[in-house]
Amino acid sequence: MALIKVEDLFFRYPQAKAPVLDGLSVAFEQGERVAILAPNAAGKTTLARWLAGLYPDGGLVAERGHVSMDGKPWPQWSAAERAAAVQFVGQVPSQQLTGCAFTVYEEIAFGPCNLALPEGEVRARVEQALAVCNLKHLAKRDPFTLSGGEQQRLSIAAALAMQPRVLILDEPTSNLDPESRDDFIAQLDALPAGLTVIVFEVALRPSLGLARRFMLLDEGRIVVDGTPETVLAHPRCIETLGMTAVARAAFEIREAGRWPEGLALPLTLAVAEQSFREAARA
Ligand SMILES: Nc1ncnc2c1ncn2[C@@H]1O[C@H](COP(=O)(O)OP(=O)(O)OP(=O)(O)O)[C@@H](O)[C@H]1O
Repeated sequence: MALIKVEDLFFRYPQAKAPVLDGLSVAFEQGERVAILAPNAAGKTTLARWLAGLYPDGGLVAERGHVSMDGKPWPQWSAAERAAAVQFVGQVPSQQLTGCAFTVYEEIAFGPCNLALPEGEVRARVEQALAVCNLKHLAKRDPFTLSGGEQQRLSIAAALAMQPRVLILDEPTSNLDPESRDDFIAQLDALPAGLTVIVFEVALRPSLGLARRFMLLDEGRIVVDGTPETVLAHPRCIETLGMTAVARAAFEIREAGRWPEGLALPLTLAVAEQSFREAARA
């Protein structure tokens, strides 16, 4: 049985003419690392919230279809059960802060304390989350004095301290400069092996180091589900997503009619070099 399953989900915001999700179906297994790519306003946050069980909510209901975890539709889960199973980290880190913690340490402890866990267990979870997210040196700082990137790491640490089975990250690298972004992604690689991570991004590059399965969300559906190369090969990718510099160069060479037929667009310099060598031999 799939861990999270979306079945024929058709959703439009009240008063909106067009649906954001137009009969979308997809399934995720335990331990998968998935990147869902789409341009701005394509519905990433909306789908992320459905996956995390934050929708349906009030008037925000699907016209058709549903999302289930362990075969049980989200409305059948209590808020506490859901919070222990799935954690969602949104793209504006300051909005994730509880507002009632004086320190980074307390901010991370907030969720586990709400689960009424024993003090020692809370402490162990906080220490582990501080270490994974490289926040030990900031443990005594006021969360509101952190930079955007540090707050993003804090939001993820707070989510991890809940020890969820699924972590959903909505554009987690949007506040990071390129160097911090690479460090941050390298840290995500150290997340617990069994944890399912679903990351939503606008560009392909930030998720290359994290995901093993890549999807393109377009016009309310998943139109590609596979490797980064299959995403690159999709015609909509060129229009909608940023590419790595190497892929962009190869794409332009291909547009000029000089890229060897049948050769995949390369994602990295190493693959590009190999492609050129093969092309020269042919
Ligand atoms: N609460 C809401 N009420 C009405 N429309 C909404 C609401 N939230 C989002 N939308 C609209 O739904 C569409 C998809 O928005 P969503 O935030 O899911 O896209 P996104 O891919 O995450 O965008 P971005 O990359 O810019 O954050 C947009 O047109 C947006 O204006």
